[in-house]
Order: sequence, then structure tokens, then C-alpha cells
Amino acid sequence: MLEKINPTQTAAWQELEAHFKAMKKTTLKELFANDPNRFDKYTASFNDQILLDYSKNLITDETLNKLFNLAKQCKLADATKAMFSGEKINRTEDRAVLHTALRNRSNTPVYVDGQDVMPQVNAVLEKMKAFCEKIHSGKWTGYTGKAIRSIVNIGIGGSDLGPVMITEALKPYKKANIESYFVSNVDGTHIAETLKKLDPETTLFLVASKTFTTQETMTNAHSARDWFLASAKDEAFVAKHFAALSTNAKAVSEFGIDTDNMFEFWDWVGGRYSSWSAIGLSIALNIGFDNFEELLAGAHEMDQHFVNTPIEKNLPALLGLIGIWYNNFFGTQTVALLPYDQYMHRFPAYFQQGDMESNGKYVDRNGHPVDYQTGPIIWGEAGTNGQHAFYQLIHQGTKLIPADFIAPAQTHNPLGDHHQKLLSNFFAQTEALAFGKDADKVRAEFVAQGKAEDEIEQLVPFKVFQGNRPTNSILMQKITPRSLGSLIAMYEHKIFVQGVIWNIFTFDQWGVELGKQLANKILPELADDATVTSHDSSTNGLINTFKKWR
Ligand SMILES: O=P(O)(O)OC[C@H]1O[C@](O)(CO)[C@@H](O)[C@@H]1O
Repeated sequence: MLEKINPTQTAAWQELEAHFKAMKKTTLKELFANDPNRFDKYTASFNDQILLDYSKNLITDETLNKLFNLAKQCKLADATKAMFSGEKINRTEDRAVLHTALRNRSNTPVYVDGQDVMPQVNAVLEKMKAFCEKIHSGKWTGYTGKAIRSIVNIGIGGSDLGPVMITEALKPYKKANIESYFVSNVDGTHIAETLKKLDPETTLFLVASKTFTTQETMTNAHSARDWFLASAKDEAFVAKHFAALSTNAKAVSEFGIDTDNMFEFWDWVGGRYSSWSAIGLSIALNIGFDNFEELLAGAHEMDQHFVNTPIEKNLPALLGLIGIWYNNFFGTQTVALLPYDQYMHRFPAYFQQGDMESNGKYVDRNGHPVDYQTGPIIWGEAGTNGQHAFYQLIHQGTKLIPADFIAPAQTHNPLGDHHQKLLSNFFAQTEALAFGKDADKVRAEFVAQGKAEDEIEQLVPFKVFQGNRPTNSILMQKITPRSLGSLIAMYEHKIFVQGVIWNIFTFDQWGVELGKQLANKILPELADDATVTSHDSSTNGLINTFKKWR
């Protein structure tokens, strides 16, 4: 059951506030100096695939115990049970939240409104498998009898970011005879530039939209259809080149896609949690269905870990609670996700939606504005590119930025000493952030270089690194479909843990609606050149200047 507990009213929160005052002056240097076993104590591993080192955080046993108490007092275990068992914890939409059922490889029944959802989940997976086989074997042919070579996923938000991120992250597993493309932006440039690379005879479009009403996706899908028909001429051929991934069968058939070519999912799958559903078809086509199943298996293993592992060794819970420590007590505003793996370059963007659309809420589960901070701003970039861009501010800026460093021990491209160099940066950065460089060390370096004393004293302040910047290191053995599935599920559950404690509804996203509504109101106003006066002066002025200049 999902209770409505104000976290700030719990005894644990009050204790954490008092503890924070005592901890404020502690440094990572002291914490490590006082405890030679800190690494052993503050690491948790998962299946020999993922090692979470959270020792470089401003925490002690006392901090962790108080955070564990907070989780208990906010009834995290009950909320977890409620989610996994199909309770309608997404109350503002009256929906269950069951992305975990999509990857429930143990096949235990999961009930929504008294009905086991597993038979339908498995049936869609079977349909996806059969479809992948037909495409990969060349049995599925286009309107001129040629095999399909290009897959274009048309979707946005959760119907795009997961497929893009996972396809990129798993590029080493890509099927040789398939090229994947992703079109999301309603900016005509996105589809126009993509279509330039395609041959209508060998292209399959996947229209990916939970609702099948999203303006961007439907506009792009219609443009793709027009482009296709300009060559194919006959609407009957659409069935060979368009498939739909959706919950909305009626809208799919109205668009003209044969419902035989529709891969279904359900309202209990949130968009940003939907890569495990039929939305993952573009992934399965790219890496093969067996690898897609591996992804599901890895996520399922993390689900089992999350449900069954005591909180002290529970990776998602640890990440979530340590995140709360910074967000709500240190007052940090952001979290950087920094994957040291080029294939993972869209990982920060993926969890930007995953986290910010989930926990970017100021109203609690009672409908009252909160008087504490909720979801952080998520951002990041692949290492080492980020180092040469924004790390200056993380090292020497005035803001405290907790960061997760993620890297695989094994590379898919063992080229010379590239990977050693990459990983030496991965290790060096968290060391530098934690321990910095004090004035004495800076001075000693200058002296060794033979610099004059007055010059040294002028430069010292600029060269000091205060350190004490917290990080998590997430070392993976290798990025494979299975381990990536586990990693994604770990972050999904981290978000869940935080949403439970903040007493917010993590699985709705009403905050995206107003902009959509207003855009729909403005769209007809752009149809002619008449002066617009129906808005505020800024909006009127911008629209009228646009009309003059276009
Ligand atoms: O899959 P759909 O229904 O096209 O929605 C796309 C995206 O739009 C959103 O509703 C936000 O605008 C996301 O939650 C969702 O992932």
C-alpha cells in the first residue's frame, strides 16, 4: 500500500537534520583517514557485474542508519510491494505501474484488476520475436520484394529516448544487415534529413506512441507515409512498411496501419519505463530478439535484487537514499551522470526524462505543495568529453554537484591503450574530487619547478582544489545487454525510492500538458497573417514578429 507520509514529519528526518549539522564540517579526507576499511564497508555488488562504490560520499554508519530509518518510516517496503503486485499506485491516472511485469522472466502471475497480465505480456513478446525473425531472415519483404534494411522508429520522449539510448549503448551487438534511425523532433529537419538516407523499398517505419495522439509523432508519421506513398503509389503497400507500437488500437487503424502490424502494450506501462514493452521493438530489431531477452533478464535480476536484498546492500535503495541526503540536507540541486563509455553517450539524456519527468513534482500525495525539495536536475555527458567542458565547475565552482561515474572494466574496442587511458581518468576524477589538492602541495610543486616565492603566493589560491566533492563509482564488468538491463533497472528503482520518500506521485506527468494545450491553441493562429492580440504582450509580440519575418 502507498501511504501518504510527509517525510519531514518523521523522527528519522529530524534526526538527519541534527546529524547534518554535525556532519557539515566533516571531510572525505578525514573519513578515509579514520577508517581504512571504508571501501570494503561502503561497496555493494550485483551479480559480479556491477560494483557500486559509495565510499566517496559524505556519510558514516550513523548517516546510513538514519537514512535506512527514513526509508522504514516512509514505508518503502510496503510501497515496493504495492508496485510489484499491481496496485494502482499511479493514483492521479488510476493506473498500476508494472514495467517490472514486462521483464518478469520468472513468469509468476501479476494481477491488475484481478487479471493476470503475464499471458498478454508473453503473447506480445512472442509476436515481437516472430516479427524479428521474419525481418532478419529477409522473409518479410517490402513492396518490390526486397528485404528490409532500414528501421525508422518514429516516437518522442519515452517512445524514443530508451530505444535510442539502448541501441547506441549496445552497438557492438547490432545486426549487420539492419540500420536503425530515430525520428523524434517535430522540426521537419529531423525527418527530412533522415529520409534523405532511406530507400522506400527497403525501409520499415515503426510508429511508436503509447497514446498514438502525440503531435510530434503523428506529424512525422504522416510525413513518412506521404514520402513512402510518393514512391509506392498504392496504399495497400503501407502494411508492408509501417508497424505501430501502441496502447491505442483504434487510433492505429484510423492512421491506416493494419492492426496485425500493431504491437500492443498497456496503460500500466509509463512512457519513460516502456523500453521493455513493444516500444522496444526497434531495439530487438537492431540487436536481435535473443539480446533483447537478455536485456529483460538483466532488468528482472535487478528487480529481484531490489525486492529481496536487505536495504544495507540494496543498490537502488542506497543510491536513492544517498541522493536524498544531498538533495534535502546539503541542498544540492543537480546530479551529474557521467558514463565513461562512448556507446553510453545518451544515458544522461535518457535518465533526464526518467528522473525529471518522474520526480519533478511540487505537490505531494495529499495534494498539498511540499515544503522540501523533490527531484534533482539530471545532466551529464560521456567521459572524457565532459572533463574538457564542465568539470572545472564541479572541481572548483561554488556548487556542490553529486555525480555518478559509470565505467566498464572491459571495452568492446580494445585498441592500444585507449581503455587504460579512459579508465585512468575515471579513477583520477573521483579521487581528485574527493581529496583535492591543498595549498602546501601546490606550494611544494611550485618550489620544485623553481618558481619565485612571491609569484608562488599569488598563484596558490587558484591552484588549490578543496576536494570534498562526493561521487558514486559504478564499475561494470562489461556493458552487455544483460548488464545494461540491470543498470537501467537500478536507476529506475532509485527514482522510485526517492519518489516514495518525497511522498509524490512518481508515475504521472501532468506538468507536460499545459505547453501542449497552448501550442494547440496557437497553431491555428499561425495559419494566416492577421495580427494576434489574444495573449499577453510578450507572446503576441513574438507571434506577430514571426509572422512578419517568415
Ligand atoms: O508515447 P506517447 O504517447 O507518444 O508519448 C510520448 C511522451 O510524451 C510524454 O507524455 C510527455 O510529453 C511522455 O511521458 C511520453 O514518453
